[in-house]
Amino acid sequence: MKKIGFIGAGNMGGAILGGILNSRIIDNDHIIASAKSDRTIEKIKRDYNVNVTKDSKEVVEFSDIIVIGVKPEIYDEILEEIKDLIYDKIIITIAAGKTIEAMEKIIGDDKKIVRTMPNTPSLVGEGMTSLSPNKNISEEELSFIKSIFDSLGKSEVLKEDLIHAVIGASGSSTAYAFMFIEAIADGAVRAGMPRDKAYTFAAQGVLGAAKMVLDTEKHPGELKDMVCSPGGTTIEAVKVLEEEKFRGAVLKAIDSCIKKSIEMSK
Ligand SMILES: NC(=O)C1=CN([C@@H]2O[C@H](COP(=O)(O)OP(=O)(O)OC[C@H]3O[C@@H](n4cnc5c(N)ncnc54)[C@H](O)[C@@H]3O)[C@@H](O)[C@H]2O)C=CC1
Ligand SMILES: O=C(O)[C@@H]1CCC=N1
Repeated sequence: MKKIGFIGAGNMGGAILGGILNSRIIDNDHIIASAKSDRTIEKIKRDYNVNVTKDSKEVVEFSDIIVIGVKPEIYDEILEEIKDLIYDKIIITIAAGKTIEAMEKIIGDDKKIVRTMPNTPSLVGEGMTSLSPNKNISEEELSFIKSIFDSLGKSEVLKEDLIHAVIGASGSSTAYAFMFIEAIADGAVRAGMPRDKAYTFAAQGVLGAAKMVLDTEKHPGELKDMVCSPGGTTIEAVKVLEEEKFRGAVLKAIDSCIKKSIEMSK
């Protein structure tokens, strides 16, 4: 069994780590995670019961595959620290704005890198991840890395320059989906539904809609039309959303998200 290490296991690294444990593709003994503070180390140990260390170098020495799960601002510092220990181990990057080219400049263009853009639903087996390998990753290595991310949901191998669109479509979009669910639930609470039930109804409604798109492969517009009875309730809500430029607002938001991703990559 391959060993996997996490340098930083916060919101996203932790979701991948937790997803791997839930799917049982790699067991606790074969996983190590690092953090900076004792408090985070204790939290990782408590939540995941994996090996822990405060030393990034120990993560690299222990592992065949290393996920760098820190914020983009400290990526370069971590890469400098570990570059002499990487040899032919596989580096998985999950950061916005950190290109393969920029990483190769620090660790060397002979190293194996897979740039990914995951999302937090990886924790519950419904993640969506893009994978872009550098030239040193073999077909076999890529298919192994893909099998890890497939066990956390779905994954697709894509050209690296599509990563900005991926951030807009799935990396960041969970945040907008959570806002949507929260707003629907607020509406139900206004109509008298208890808060906990409102989240269940709103979230299951959105989950069901997403599953309809994926399973039926029907156009989302057609699925929307199937809900709108003539002269009924839904079309009234649709009218208000169109008046309030709901779809335009979402498009504008995703444009900003993508713009920021491009800026961060310069
Ligand atoms: N949060 C999300 O939904 C997504 C995040 N990402 C990417 O994931 C990366 C991490 O983001 P988050 O998980 O949201 O941040 P986070 O702040 O939740 O996690 C970062 C973790 O790194 C740890 N850390 C900081 N310095 C360290 C060091 N020197 N050694 C070891 N650990 C250290 C922190 O204690 C923290 O636990 C970013 O590069 C981000 O672009 C990518 C896709 C989605
Ligand atoms: O907000 C961010 O920058 C990260 C990247 C994708 C999701 N979270």
